Amino acid sequence: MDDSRNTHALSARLEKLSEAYLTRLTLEFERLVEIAGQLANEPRCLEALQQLNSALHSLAGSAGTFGFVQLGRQAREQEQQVAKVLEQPSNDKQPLPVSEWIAQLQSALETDKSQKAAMGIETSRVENINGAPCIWLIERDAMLAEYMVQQLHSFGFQVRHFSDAKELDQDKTTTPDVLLIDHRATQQESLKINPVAFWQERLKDLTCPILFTGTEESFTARLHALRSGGSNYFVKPLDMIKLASYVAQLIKTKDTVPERVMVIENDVELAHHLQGVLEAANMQVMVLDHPGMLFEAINDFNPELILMDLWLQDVTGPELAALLGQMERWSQLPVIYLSGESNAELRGQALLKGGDAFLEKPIDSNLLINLCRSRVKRLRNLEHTKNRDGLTGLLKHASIKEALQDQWQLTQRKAQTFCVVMLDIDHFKKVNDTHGHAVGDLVIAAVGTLLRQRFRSTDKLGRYGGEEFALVMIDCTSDNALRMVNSLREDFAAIQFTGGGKQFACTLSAGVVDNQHFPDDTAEALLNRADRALYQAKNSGRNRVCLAAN
Ligand SMILES: Nc1nc2c(ncn2[C@@H]2O[C@H](COP(=O)(O)OP(=O)(O)OP(=O)(O)O)[C@@H](O)[C@H]2O)c(=O)[nH]1
Repeated sequence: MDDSRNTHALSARLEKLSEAYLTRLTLEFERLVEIAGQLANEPRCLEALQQLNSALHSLAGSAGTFGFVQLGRQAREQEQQVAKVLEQPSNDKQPLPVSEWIAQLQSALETDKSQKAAMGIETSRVENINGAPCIWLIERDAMLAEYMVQQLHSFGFQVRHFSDAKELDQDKTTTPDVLLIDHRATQQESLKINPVAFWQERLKDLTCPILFTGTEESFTARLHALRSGGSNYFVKPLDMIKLASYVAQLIKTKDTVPERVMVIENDVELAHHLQGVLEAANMQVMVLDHPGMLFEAINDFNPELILMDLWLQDVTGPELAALLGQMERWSQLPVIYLSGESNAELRGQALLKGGDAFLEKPIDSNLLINLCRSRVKRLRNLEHTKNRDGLTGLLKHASIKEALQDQWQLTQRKAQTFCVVMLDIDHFKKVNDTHGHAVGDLVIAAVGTLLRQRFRSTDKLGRYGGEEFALVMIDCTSDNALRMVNSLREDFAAIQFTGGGKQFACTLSAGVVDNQHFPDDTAEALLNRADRALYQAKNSGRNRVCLAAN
């Protein structure tokens, strides 16, 4: 299906969803009027008060998520008042002004409706994204589920919906990347009697992270979710931006990029044995046969650890380590000597010149694997705090520029197509001015989540400045870059933000350039071209992507 047909199909679905929710609200209001009638005759009737509590509870949980924020808040306040009355002894119970409350709810609904009408929601394509992380959602409320599916889809997740926990039992063959469960997702008696035991039994064989959602914000609700096997609990009405960001983080942590290890070893057979052991543990290994080629090799391979013989041809291991230490870019690279040297003095001198540890020959395979993993993990953590922007998790300004320079240098030696993208949120000043800086920060963070979720782990993604982003898309033609950035643009426009009780959507503009069309350009010149294409996108109306022209 082409883009415009997809967009229309989704617009129609969302419209239907919104209409269906309004119909449901009409029924819920009718129910409230009925309960109000009962309470007018019998103000202390426990059953009617419980029904009122449950009706308001359901409204408070769903309305906010569908964008009826004022209605959700009003219902939550009233629910809390009913809960207080329910706790009082029967004779102390004061009559509740339920008819007045219904009028307040109706007025909140009208305010929400007028804000929604003024907003003009933009929608995105919904299609199946091959290889995208898969979330299983167990949610009883069909309308809420459809809304959640659409919002999670905007962030690049595939979502499979189950309307009841029972359906989960029917599919034991596949596992999702994350399981998202409404803690009350079934009518089964066993859930009502002991929810923790119910979920423990259902979920015991699942290895993926499990998140629960629920309407109660209480210690007990959180503890139940934890004991049921959940690693977190999200309260309804759901903040879909926070939820998507959390899920993206969970998935990225799980999806480990292979460690890159370089081996420099005099004994060729030993070098290839080590390569075999590490590759079997899913690491990427490069054996360097000629130590004189070290600088070219590390620039190409970008290792995260070097395993080095103490004695090599024409040069020693500590000399190589000392040379690496002189170069700013590689001075933090961990170096482990492989040696049968038992002389403590010699070992000490080697460590003083450079290098971090010794691994005794003969080398124990398990120790080797664990040592490589732990050193690379430490390096990655260090790099992460040093190079990443705290709000978005993307590379900071200097690091994305360095990544672009590295990529450009690599393509001087090895033909590779890459694209540079400059991206900027439209009219962002207005977002800050209308909703405040903190909400503006959430919008920036959402772009970060979307980018990390949507692009490959080999792509370089950076926050270039305030609300401006720079991307380096590796092994990517301009056609593919345009397709991906356009799809990102549409998905971003479909995200619903909430600020000061109002919902709103944002758009972004982007400029794209590919290195193949400008072979004489430096990295800086490519970046400038992408920036000019971005300005073209802004000048021709925003919410679009422009390709740099020759
Ligand atoms: N909330 C928040 N705002 C920021 C941050 N960094 C920059 N800004 C704001 O981003 C706004 C950028 O505004 P402009 O450069 O005028 O652009 P714009 O309003 O997005 O308009 P166009 O780009 O022309 O569509 C300024 O108001 C900055 O104060 C940040 O980290 N957080």
